[in-house]
Amino acid sequence: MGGSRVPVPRLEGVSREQFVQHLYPQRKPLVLEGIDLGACTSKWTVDYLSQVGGRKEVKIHVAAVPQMDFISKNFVYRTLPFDKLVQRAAEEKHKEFFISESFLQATCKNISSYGHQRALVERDEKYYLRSLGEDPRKDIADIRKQFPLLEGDIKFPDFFKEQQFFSSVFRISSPGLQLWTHYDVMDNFLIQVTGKKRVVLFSPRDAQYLYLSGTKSAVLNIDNPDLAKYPLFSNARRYECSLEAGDVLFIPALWFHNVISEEFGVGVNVFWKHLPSECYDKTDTYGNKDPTAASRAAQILDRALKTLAELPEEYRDFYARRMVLHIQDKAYSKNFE
Ligand SMILES: O=C(O)CCC(=O)C(=O)O
Ligand SMILES: [Fe+2]
Repeated sequence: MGGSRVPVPRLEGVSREQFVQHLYPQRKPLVLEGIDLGACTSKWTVDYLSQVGGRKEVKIHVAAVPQMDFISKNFVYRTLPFDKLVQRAAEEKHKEFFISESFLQATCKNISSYGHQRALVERDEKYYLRSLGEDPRKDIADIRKQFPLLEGDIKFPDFFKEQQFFSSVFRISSPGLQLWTHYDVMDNFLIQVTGKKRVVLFSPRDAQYLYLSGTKSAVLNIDNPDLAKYPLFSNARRYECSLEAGDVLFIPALWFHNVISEEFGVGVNVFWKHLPSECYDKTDTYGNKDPTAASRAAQILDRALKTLAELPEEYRDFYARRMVLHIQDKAYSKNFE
């Protein structure tokens, strides 16, 4: 089964009842077409957003190359007024740059990729906004609060209960920008308001092939992976879809996703709680902190590993293997598709 490719199913005109009763329980990604999203899909042009969205300062990721890399940190955080961010992300050629030529030269010494060489010759910069709450450390993003004048333009799919709502987040990006593969712990409707993007997803079951570092996969180049470094990646089954204005992608919690904006585009994603509220980490503002029971179990495992380290290698290996078998027997789901 390894390495196969699966198109994400697309369904048109799904009702709340159909989603809640039949589709949601399957916990698989799905593109919903023809959902009533309000006037945003036609109204949210660059001019309109920069006039009505206002001048509030937003924090953005800025990268000199399209593929953002959390390992080498080839991007920087900057702030811009919202209207300027929209204009900068949409413009074809930039007049102003955040990343200086000397910074580029310095990073190019370490990163000998084609993208970086090109960035030096044809100077470009990519912008990415993931909107935050009023006080990013405490508050959860809700575009209806941070951008009240835009609230009336957008309707969120009414496919979960109001008490389950967690956050709504602007996702605005330059054409070409690629966001690394990661998972979030909330259920998610990724609403493509304008522009086009490609989304590749991997099942939580394939976590073993993704070389995780926290919530992110170290395999950045999913289209041409370094298989000498990441040999297991070729076993991961790749689910893929292309989103256009008006499409809504259901990303179930824990499903990995990698996003490339094919055009300048505006997206909004809505996170909601699948589990009872008390299961989630109360300090989580981004929707990506593991449920508290998972974090506690991971801490206990670290303690178990320290205890195992008291044994000599031969014994440690034997008892570690027995513990793995015990975990597989007791905790793995028997529900394989
Ligand atoms: O569309 C994007 O820019 C990223 C989407 C994403 O990571 C999310 O909705 O959780
Ligand atoms: Fe995400």
